[in-house]
Amino acid sequence: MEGLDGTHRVIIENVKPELNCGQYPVKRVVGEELTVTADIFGDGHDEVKAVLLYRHSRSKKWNEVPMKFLGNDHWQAAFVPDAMGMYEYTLQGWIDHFYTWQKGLRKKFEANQDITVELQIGAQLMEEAAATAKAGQQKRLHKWAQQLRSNISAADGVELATSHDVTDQMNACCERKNVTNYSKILRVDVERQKALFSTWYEFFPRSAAQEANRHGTFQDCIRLLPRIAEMGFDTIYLPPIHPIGRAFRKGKNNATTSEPGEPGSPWAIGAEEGGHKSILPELGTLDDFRHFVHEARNHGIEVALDFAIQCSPDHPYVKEHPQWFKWRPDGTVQYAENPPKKYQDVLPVNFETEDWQNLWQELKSIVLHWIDQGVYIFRVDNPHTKTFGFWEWMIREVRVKHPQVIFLAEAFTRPRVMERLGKIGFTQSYTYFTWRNSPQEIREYLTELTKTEMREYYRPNFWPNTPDILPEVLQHGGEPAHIMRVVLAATLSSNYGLYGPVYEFSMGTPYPGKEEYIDSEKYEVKHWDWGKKTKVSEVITLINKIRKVNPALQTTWNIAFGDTDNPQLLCFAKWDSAKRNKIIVVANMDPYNTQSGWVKVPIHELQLPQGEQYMVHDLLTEHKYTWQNEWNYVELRPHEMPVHVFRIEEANTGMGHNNLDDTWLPTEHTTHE
Ligand SMILES: O=P(O)(O)O[C@H]1O[C@H](CO)[C@@H](O[C@H]2O[C@H](CO)[C@@H](O)[C@H](O)[C@H]2O)[C@H](O)[C@H]1O
Repeated sequence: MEGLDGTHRVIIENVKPELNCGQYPVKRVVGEELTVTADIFGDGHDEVKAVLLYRHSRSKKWNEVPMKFLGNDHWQAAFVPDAMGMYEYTLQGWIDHFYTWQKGLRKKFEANQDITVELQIGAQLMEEAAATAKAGQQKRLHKWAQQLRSNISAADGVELATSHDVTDQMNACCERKNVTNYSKILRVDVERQKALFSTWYEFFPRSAAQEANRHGTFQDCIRLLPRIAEMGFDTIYLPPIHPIGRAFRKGKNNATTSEPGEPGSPWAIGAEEGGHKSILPELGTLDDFRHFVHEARNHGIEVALDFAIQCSPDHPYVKEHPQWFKWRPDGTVQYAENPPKKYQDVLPVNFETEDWQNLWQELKSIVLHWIDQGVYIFRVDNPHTKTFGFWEWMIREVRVKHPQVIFLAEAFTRPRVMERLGKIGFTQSYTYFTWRNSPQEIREYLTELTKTEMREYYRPNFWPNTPDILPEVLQHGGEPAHIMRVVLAATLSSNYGLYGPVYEFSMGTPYPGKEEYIDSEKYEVKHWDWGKKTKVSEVITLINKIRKVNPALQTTWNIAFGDTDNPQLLCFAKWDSAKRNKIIVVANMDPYNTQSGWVKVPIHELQLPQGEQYMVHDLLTEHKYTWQNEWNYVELRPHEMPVHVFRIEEANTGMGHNNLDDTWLPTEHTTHE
C-alpha cells in the first residue's frame, strides 16, 4: 500500500488541451485566452469542487481560477496570459463537504424531514473551519455556528446556512482536504501578438533596383519601404541574402549549369566570401543591412530572414567541418533533394554526424548572429528535412533568451510531419491553402485547422503563391483569381503572405506543365516597375487596411461557415472575442463566371437576433445592403469584384465606421445585388 493515498476520492481526466500527454505546450499569444476543460468527478453523490491553477514559469506562485460545472461531470475554466514565455497549468479537485452538506440540508428541509442534527453538523463544520481561519473570520464563523446550535427555526437555519455570506466565508476558510492534483503540469507557450496576426511581403532584394540591368541593394530595399508600408504589410521576408556558391550554380529556369554572369539561386548558400553569417557583396554590407532593418522598423515593418540549412560546395563549412557532410566513396556528397525536386547546387547537412553537438551549436549561432542584427523573424526553409530534435532544442534555446523570436516553418510535406513541426515549437506554418480550390475544400481544411486539436499548436500562414508555386488557379484565372485568392488568404487566416512583385505587377507566366513561374527570379535578377499600381495591388492595400481595423480578421480561430445553394460560393463569418466586430465573407471561387445564389449567414455564432434586419457593409466596394434572417442573396461578377467582405453594422456595436479613407477604394465598384 506504499505510495497509495486511500482518502482521495476525486478523479481528473480528459483534460483539454493536452498535447501528446503533455509532452508539448499548446500555443497562445499575449492576451489570448486559454480555456481548459476536464472531466472531474468523485464516487457517490458528494459535491465536487475544482480549480485551474496557472503561473508563468518564472513565477513560483500559482494563480487559481474556480472551475465552472458544465454538467455531466464536465468542468471548464480559463485564463488570459499577459506576458510572453512559458506558462504552466494544472487542475485540482476535491470533495466539498460543506457544499455537500448545504445541498443535503436543503433537500431534507424541502422534504419536511427533521434537520436538527443536520444543523449541528453544519455548526461543527463551521467550527472546524474557524480553527484555521483568520481572527475576523473566526468570529463570524463561531457566531453562525452558535446560531445553528441555538433554538433557530428550521427555515431560518436553512436560510442562514445557505446564505451567500456563509457560503463565501466557508469557501474562503474551509481547508481543502484530500485534494486530487492532476498528475501533470501542462504548458502553454505564449508568444507576442504578431505570432497570430501578421502580413508578409516577400521579394528578392536582387530585384529591388528602380532601374533595369542593375543588381538590387539594401539601399534599393530602403527605397521600397514607404510603398510596402502603405500597402499595409508589417513583415518583409527576404530569400537568403548570403554569398551564393559558384560550383554547380544554377542558370535561368533551374538549368543545372549557368552562364557567366548569372547570379544563381540565393538558396545555394556559401562561397569564398563567406557563409550563413555573411552578406552577398552585391547587396551591400552588414551595416547596410542593419540600416535597412532599422529603416524598416521605422515604417512599422519587421524584416524576416530565410534560414536554410544547406551549403553550396563552396561554403566554408565544407572545408572547415567536412564531418558535417556525408561523403561517398568517390569523395563527393549527394546533393540535396526534396523529392521530386532536386537541388543540385547544394549539399545537405548530415544530422547523423557524430559531431552533432558542435553542428547544433553552430547552427544556433547563425540565428543568434542575425538576432544581434535586429532580425526576430525567421522563415525556415525545408525544416522537415532536418531532425525534429534539433528544431525543438534550437527553438527552445533561442526563445528562452529571446521570446519575441518567430519561426515560420516552410514545410510542404506529409500532414503528420507538418503537425509535428508545429508541436515542437514553430510559431507559424505554411499550409495546403495554396491548393484548396473549391468552397468545399476550403471549408473542410479550415474546419480541420480551427476545430480540431490542431488549433492548439498549428498557426497557419496562408500564401496564395510563393516563388516556387504558381498554382493552377492563378495560372489561368487572371486578375479575378489573384484578387479572390489574396482576399481569401487575408480573411481566412490572420497570418498571410504573398510573393509580392509578380503577384501585383505581372501575375506571372507558368513554366509549361508545371505549377511554377517561368523565368523565375530565383535564378535571375528582375526589373519591376515598383511605381506601378494595379487593381490587384489596390485590392491588396485595401484588404490589408480592412484587416488592421477589424479585430475579427486578426484571429484565425473565430470562424463559422454558412451553407450556400451554389457550390461555387464560399460563405464564412468571423468575429472578435467581444463579438462587437463581425465580418461575413462571400467569395465566388469560379474566376471565370458570374455566380449568384443564396447564402446562409451563421446568425447563431454571430449572435444576430432572429428575424431582425441588419446592414451589411461591403468594405471592398463601400456598398451597403439590408439583410434579414439567415438566407440572403448575392451575385458576384469576378471581373468586377469576386469577393464581398461585409461588416455587419448593427445599431449599437460602435463599429459603424470603417476608419478607411476613401482614396483606398478600388477604381471599379458596381452594385452586385
Ligand atoms: O523544397 P521547397 O519546395 O520547400 O523549396 C524551398 O527550398 C528549396 C531548397 O532550398 C529552394 O529551392 C531553390 O534553391 C535551391 C538551392 O539553391 C535550387 O536548387 C532550387 O532550384 C531553387 O528553387 C526553394 O526556393 C525554397 O522555397
